[in-house]
Amino acid sequence: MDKNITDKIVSLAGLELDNALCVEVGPGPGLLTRSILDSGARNVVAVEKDARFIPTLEQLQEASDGRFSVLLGDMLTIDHSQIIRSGLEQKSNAGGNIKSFDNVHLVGNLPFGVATPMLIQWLKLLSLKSGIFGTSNVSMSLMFQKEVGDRITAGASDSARGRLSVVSQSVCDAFKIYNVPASGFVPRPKVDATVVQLRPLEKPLLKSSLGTLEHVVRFAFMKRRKMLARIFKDWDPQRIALLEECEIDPTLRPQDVPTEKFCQLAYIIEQRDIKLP
Ligand SMILES: C[S@@+](CC[C@H](N)C(=O)[O-])C[C@H]1O[C@@H](n2cnc3c(N)ncnc32)[C@H](O)[C@@H]1O
Repeated sequence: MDKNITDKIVSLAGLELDNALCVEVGPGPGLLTRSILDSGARNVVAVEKDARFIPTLEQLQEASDGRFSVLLGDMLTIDHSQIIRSGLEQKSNAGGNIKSFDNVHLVGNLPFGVATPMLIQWLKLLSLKSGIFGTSNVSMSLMFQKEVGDRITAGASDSARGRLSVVSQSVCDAFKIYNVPASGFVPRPKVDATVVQLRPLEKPLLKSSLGTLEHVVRFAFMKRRKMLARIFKDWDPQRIALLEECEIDPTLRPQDVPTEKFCQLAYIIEQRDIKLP
């Protein structure tokens, strides 16, 4: 990517830099990292899985005035306390005046195949306020394949609405901040990309575990063109009562159901330990 593009991404991400930790996931050769550092961020920690990029990133670390450190690791399995510790031990934090971070910004341009499972894991951690998501103010600015970005941000009745929309919006406000055409990358990929920002809802809609909500939406969206009445009848005609209980119109199709209603349904299903097919 061109530095103009990575600068734009960082500026549109609106990172609040006071008492903040920026976590970059998958920095690769460090282009986006440079833009984050140029924006004035004082505590940047990157997690990179591929050891081949580490020497370049270490050079960046040396030139960063103690504002940047890189960890070799897989973001799916790394212990988040290691990331927070690296941020707190940063030289820019000399004197230890920052004991914990008020703002955590997660920024990443991951390979498209990895980005979605990673997002699901982060949403789970966020719902539990665990790891780097234990901080009061968190934002995630993440690059996705455009179609995936459309799904994450789609509201009820939007044609792109799906499982990822409901699961993301049960805990976050999700919106696109920047579209990057395929021509913005070298080598040029086959698809366009979009940067989505997710910020935790002040009052999450999620009432069950995120895992239960995931099961419920997977079940509902398996027959996305059918009415809910049909989907539930095929499962067990008695289960249609669940829709009435949640005041969900049974003539709706899954994509028309607001996130809040799916959350209510998941809550009842979890509370009563109802097994979905
Ligand atoms: C598309 S490249 C990113 C390029 C870079 N952000 C830039 O602006 O030039 C994706 C990077 O994510 C890294 N990556 C993939 N899976 C990862 C994971 N699970 N944890 C950490 N890094 C990962 C890859 O090694 C690769 O360097």
